[in-house]
Amino acid sequence: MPSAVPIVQGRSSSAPASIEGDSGILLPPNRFYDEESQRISNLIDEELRKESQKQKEARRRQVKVMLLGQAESGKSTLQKQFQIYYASQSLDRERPSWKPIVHFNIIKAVKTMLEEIDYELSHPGEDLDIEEFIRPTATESQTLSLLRTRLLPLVALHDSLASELSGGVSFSRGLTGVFVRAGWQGLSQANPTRRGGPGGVAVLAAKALDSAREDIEALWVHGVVRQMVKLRKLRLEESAPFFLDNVARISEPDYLPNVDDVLNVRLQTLGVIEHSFPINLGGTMYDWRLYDVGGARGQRHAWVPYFEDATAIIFLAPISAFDQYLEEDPKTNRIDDSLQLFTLICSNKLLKKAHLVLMLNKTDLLKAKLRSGIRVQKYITSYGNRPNKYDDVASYFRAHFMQVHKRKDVSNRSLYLHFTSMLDIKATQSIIVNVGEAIIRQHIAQTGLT
Ligand SMILES: Nc1nc2c(ncn2[C@@H]2O[C@H](COP(=O)(O)OP(=O)(O)OP(=O)(O)O)[C@@H](O)[C@H]2O)c(=O)[nH]1
Ligand SMILES: [Mg+2]
Repeated sequence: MPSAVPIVQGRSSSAPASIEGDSGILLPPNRFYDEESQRISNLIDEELRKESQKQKEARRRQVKVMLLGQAESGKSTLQKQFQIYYASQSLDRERPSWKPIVHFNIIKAVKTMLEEIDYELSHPGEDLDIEEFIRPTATESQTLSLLRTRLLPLVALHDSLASELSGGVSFSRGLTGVFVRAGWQGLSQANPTRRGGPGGVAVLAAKALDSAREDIEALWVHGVVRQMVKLRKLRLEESAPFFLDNVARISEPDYLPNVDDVLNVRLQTLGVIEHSFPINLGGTMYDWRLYDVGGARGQRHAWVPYFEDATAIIFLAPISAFDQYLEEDPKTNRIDDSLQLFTLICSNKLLKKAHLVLMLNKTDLLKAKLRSGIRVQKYITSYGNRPNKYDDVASYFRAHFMQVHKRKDVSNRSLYLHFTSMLDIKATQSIIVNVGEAIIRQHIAQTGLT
């Protein structure tokens, strides 16, 4: 049977000029093919143009927001609040991943308590103030030493659990707990033996915690510990009391962290972690991208590559930290560090177009500290004789941050300032909605989007 399509297998002088196909075979010139390939080529060009237009449009709908501030200022907690509001299902899915991290928070608190009790009792009389002298009775000492012996197996898991949860990365300066990089929840769910799976240190820790529950409770209410808490001689993480008060619930074998547990967890961020949620404003979807960064000094260089693209900066400054010093530099007062850092952010030229939001955070802790009689003037001498009351202290810190902005802002932008208490879901959610809308509206104005 002759072929329907004439294929010329060889070239002769009388044969018309031919074109070479991809396969190496030669095809005769054909007007139909030329027109068809032109049509296809035009179609492809059109598709590419549409695709590039679509990508450009998608990029214009991207709102990039950086969460900046020193370590422990509450950046990741704010990110979780955004997640609760805009993507609560994803937080729900992640709850099992948080379980070993909550357990780690308790183990770390128990370890700190035992170490600090040891130190306090082995350095009697170091405090000249006789009021602050802690002298346990014989029975108290006996109970303490029994509790220490019984809690040792749990505390012995501290380092291996920290290493397992941090993905085997060893600690560096300024990082002394568990820390995570981008995508850790996904990793732990994809590989159950890494976190919480059979055989992992996390499982051993859960079992050890279940057995140690009553001893932890006894330690936490012990007279010596109570006295140390009262005299502020116990340097626990800020969220440790919350977890220690809830140890019975958290050490149950079928425990699953609730939203408050997830918000209270202390987990240091390493590098820059991107989180993305769709946000609907006036019927248009925006691709809201949050960049949560590690705030310790050694981490700050990683922020800069993200500056040029940033639509907005949300800067968090914990104003309860007036009596604290940086973990990575114990000579620097934490309010002073926040002010220095805010100065750098306000004056950074790469950020000159970014919308600026300042959150003076941890107001709940500030109130609690002032109520317990801690005096601001003792740590910040310039506070002088002003009243040691929340309203006065909060206004004083606000004035300092506003002054930095007024003097150093590179583009005379408006500064949007909020007092926040990031563990308070209801209060924070309304701030989130306001801040989110203001940032998107400014983005619309800048990009000419409608
Ligand atoms: N009481 C109280 N605790 C808060 C508040 N905001 C955050 N925290 C707690 O402070 C601790 C540190 O918060 P994070 O959000 O992890 O701090 P971060 O800024 O992300 O820290 P890095 O990742 O190290 O830079 C966590 O235990 C939070 O639960 C607040 O407003 N009040
Ligand atoms: Mg963080």
